[in-house]
Amino acid sequence: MNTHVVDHPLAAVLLTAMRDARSDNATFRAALRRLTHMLVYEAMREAPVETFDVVTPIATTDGVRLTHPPLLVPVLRAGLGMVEQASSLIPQARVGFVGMARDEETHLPVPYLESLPADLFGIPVYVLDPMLATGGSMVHTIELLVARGATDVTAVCVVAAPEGVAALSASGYPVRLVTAAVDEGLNEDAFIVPGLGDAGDRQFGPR
Ligand SMILES: O=P(O)(O)OC[C@H]1O[C@H](OP(=O)(O)OP(=O)(O)O)[C@H](O)[C@@H]1O
Ligand SMILES: O=c1cc[nH]c(=O)[nH]1
Ligand SMILES: [Mg+2]
Repeated sequence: MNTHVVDHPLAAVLLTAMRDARSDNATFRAALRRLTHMLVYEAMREAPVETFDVVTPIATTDGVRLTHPPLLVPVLRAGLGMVEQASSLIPQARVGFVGMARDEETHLPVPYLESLPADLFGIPVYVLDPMLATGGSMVHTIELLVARGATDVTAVCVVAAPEGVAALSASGYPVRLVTAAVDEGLNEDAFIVPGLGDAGDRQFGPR
């Protein structure tokens, strides 16, 4: 599986604000929005484009548009903080929603929402979730997408654990990962170390 770590000083500064336990909810959300802009921008670097004639006030020249406008899929709750920025960067994108919350004992995802187009064949899908920990939530989301015909999925995450990267890779699904960091690993509660805590709680408060 292809993993692209967006290694840029401006991304690192924003990630630092998100990691910092002193950042309040508003500061955390603002940093997540701005970092999402960079991650999605990088994730779209190889997106195919087609040309068409555009008429400037002076002459006709080649204009460019995305060949396949993507579907964005925020994973609720934490992914909600990424979708506004991603869709403002790609105004042509559609948006689907998946909701799930990890069981605190088993660490397995418990799905509670699935609102996706029925047919995803030929549509690039960008899954937005700040955290890739065990990988269970992302693998479940990709299962839903592949069942609808998706063959081109990009997971856009802020922080990934090596365990989650391995789980995505082992899933065999057609997925690549774009992230700002691959951290050390998981603790006994399956939280990413050093990570940034609970990305849902840090945006919206405890469930
Ligand atoms: O890789 P995993 O081990 O599955 O963990 C990652 C998931 O955990 C977080 O969501 P959480 O379950 O805390 O729900 P929330 O977004 O509502 O806080 C995060 O946003 C991911 O969806
Ligand atoms: O570190 C973690 C792991 C899962 N979910 C989070 O929000 N943070
Ligand atoms: Mg959470």
